[in-house]
Amino acid sequence: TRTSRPQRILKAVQTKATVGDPQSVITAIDHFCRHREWAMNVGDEKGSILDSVVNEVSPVTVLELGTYCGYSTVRIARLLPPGACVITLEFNPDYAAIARQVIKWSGLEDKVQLVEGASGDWIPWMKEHFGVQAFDLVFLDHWKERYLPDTKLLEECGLIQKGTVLLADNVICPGTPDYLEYVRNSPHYNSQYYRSHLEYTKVEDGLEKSVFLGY
Ligand SMILES: C[S@@+](CC[C@H](N)C(=O)[O-])C[C@H]1O[C@@H](n2cnc3c(N)ncnc32)[C@H](O)[C@@H]1O
Ligand SMILES: O=C(c1ccccc1)c1ccc(O)c(O)c1[N+](=O)[O-]
Ligand SMILES: [Mg+2]
Repeated sequence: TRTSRPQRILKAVQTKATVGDPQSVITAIDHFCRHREWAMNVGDEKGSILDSVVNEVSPVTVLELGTYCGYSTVRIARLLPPGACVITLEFNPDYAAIARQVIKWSGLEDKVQLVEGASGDWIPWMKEHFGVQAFDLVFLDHWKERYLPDTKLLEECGLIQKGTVLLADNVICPGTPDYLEYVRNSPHYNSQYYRSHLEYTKVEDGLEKSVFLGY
């Protein structure tokens, strides 16, 4: 039977990237998705913005919502200092299995906790299960209608504290209107839009960075 797109992405990594070299993994996936098959990784253009926010925040604890093949997980983890880690949630078991292998190929497994499950089920357990006090950075990149409910859930669980940075992908395309309205109108967030393009295309898209100001 036909392979899946994630399986073809993993094959591109295993044939084109060097074990232990995260940049070569990123380059291999971007080349495949630009020249062979589009896929919903954050991509190189928005990925550079993600990089700059990670470097600016220099987070100790990162939460990523939506792993897919692990492309953005590798982008984030490669910038983390020793002792820092990214917890990434993925509820599709096939995608999670591919992501584990991509993350392993990049040599970053010590900086990544991939949790197979739904954000709504796992966020309430973050403190108890992972000993997380609050997240320094949250990268929202899962189904778009979950951005707002999961942000409210993170607030309710005390996982967003003064200074926590939320970085949301796709606020224009496919779009997250209710989330955008919330963070831009809330007195508790300072929000700014980074204009870019939908991964591997000329279509407008962008990232919204929202800093929690405290209660
Ligand atoms: C756009 S892809 C993630 C891309 C990845 N962040 C990257 O840039 O390489 C979205 C992923 O979120 C997953 N997902 C969607 N809703 C979710 C939820 N509520 N909990 C966990 N994973 C979810 C989907 O299965 C899919 O793999
Ligand atoms: O929703 C889609 C989508 C919709 C239709 C077809 C393919 C993908 C999408 C597109 C670009 C993204 O960066 C992204 O994160 C997603 N997503 O699924 O979360
Ligand atoms: Mg996205």
